Amino acid sequence: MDFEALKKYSALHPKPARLTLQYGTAGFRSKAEQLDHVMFRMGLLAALRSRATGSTIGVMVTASHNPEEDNGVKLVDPLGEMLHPSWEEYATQLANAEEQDLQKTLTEICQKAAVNQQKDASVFIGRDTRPSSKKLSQAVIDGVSVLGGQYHDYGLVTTPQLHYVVCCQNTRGQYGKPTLEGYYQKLSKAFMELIKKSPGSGEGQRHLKIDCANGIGALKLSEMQPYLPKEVLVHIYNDGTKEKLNHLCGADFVKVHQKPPKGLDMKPNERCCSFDGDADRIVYYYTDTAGHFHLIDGDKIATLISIFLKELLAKVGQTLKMAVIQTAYANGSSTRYLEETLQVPVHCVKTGVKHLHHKAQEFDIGVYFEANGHGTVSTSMQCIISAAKTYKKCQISLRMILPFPPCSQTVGDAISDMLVIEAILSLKGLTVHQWDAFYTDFPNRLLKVQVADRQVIDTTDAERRAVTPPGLQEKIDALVKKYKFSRAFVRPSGTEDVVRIYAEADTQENADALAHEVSLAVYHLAGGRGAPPQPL
Ligand SMILES: CC(=O)N[C@H]1[C@@H](OP(=O)(O)O)O[C@H](CO)[C@@H](O)[C@@H]1O
Ligand SMILES: [Mg+2]
Repeated sequence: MDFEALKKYSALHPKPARLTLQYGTAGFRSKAEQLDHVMFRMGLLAALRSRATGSTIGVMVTASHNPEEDNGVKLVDPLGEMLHPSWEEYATQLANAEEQDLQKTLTEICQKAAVNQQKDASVFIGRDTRPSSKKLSQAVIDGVSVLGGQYHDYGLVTTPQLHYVVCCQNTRGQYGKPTLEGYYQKLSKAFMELIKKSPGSGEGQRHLKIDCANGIGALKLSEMQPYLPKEVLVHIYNDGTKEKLNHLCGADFVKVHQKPPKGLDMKPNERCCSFDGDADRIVYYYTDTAGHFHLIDGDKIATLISIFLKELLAKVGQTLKMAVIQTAYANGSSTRYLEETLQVPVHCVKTGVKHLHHKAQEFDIGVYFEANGHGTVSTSMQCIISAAKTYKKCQISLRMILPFPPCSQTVGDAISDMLVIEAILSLKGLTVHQWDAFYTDFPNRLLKVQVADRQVIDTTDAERRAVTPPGLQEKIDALVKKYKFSRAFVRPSGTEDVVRIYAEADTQENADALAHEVSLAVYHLAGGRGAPPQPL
């Protein structure tokens, strides 16, 4: 390691005094102006991780659905998965080391993680469309370069595209070509093979309106359009030419507010969807003839895919083990429908796609989605082999509906999920209304409360019960008892400085009231900041 060069370059990316940040649920997230040093240091860390694994590592500069002024960074491991948890800790240490301790911290990480300094390092870099992203990705490049690593800057890409190219590179092309063209070809081919068997829904052409959150999804989807068959016509809205990223639009806005995004004109019963700011989440929705808005979230997407896969498995006489993985935020009605009506086993894990992915890998087919629309289907090698064998019999290979076999099924991808959903709806001849009618969501409410230190809340049972502070869970239990068909839980967010509150009940009024009462309990028992939460 050239410590002189390190010192010189690090001085160009100084760490603001007293600032500490945490590698959270999805990497580092903060105001963009606080992140230059973090980016430089994540460039350093990616070079070390590359040497430790002997593989190319990805660095994505994005803050996803968060405001345009924010930014963030996440590292991508060799097979396109999220960074290994043991290295999340190194990431936090490195990001928070004071200038004079940087060299020592790097040396310690090299020792602990047995990094061979002589090895080559290779890093792929991508970024979203935020105004701050270009400069921040340059800081990543500085970090990689100062440790003698090679880099390839893919420039503007969606998060899943960066995962894709990293996986392609490390599997020596087995997974696909490590280019955007390779990505478009792979996805469109999988889609076309799948819909070949579609009876057609009578529409001739399938129209889909897509709100791209004024983000990278718009750019990449329009690049992909020439690769898509004429049967599917995507109409891009919120393409970023006029309005601000994620402002009153995008998958997170639609899910949280349960209303349509700005900038998308919806006609009754038209199928519409929203991507988030880095195009790894998707939710669908429509308005009915009476003008009511209907959200089709990650839970219903998981249900649609599960039905399709279950029928497919039955048709070809396969007994592969399939399960759906959810978090505590999954609507109780979806869990009940999956378990009782579809008879598919459901598992609940902690928030964050990495937890869902990990659990999904225990099954031949693991369908995993967060309620907010982040997810995909992971398939075991066994499943892929079986699919290849039964291909002739069912004429639809399981492989085709899973555009990311066998390795980078590690991350949700709005574009590939959209293609899978469109294909299934077409194959089953389902309208958006029929899909929505699978089950009715229990009324629910998601709130946030500011507290002095959100870490005072510790949870257990896949975050469904609070262990600390004392008395909080007892209070929540008592409040839940007041309402019918109710449930509530609280947990500290891993991406924002807030505590999240979730409640379900028999009516929207009761879900709102319960969420409010629980938020007051958090405010009083967990050190609430500012004014007490007001009723909705
Ligand atoms: C309730 C909710 O939607 N939480 C989101 C949010 O995490 P929090 O830890 O709740 O801030 O951001 C994560 C990263 O995008 C996503 O994985 C997760 O589902
Ligand atoms: Mg995202």
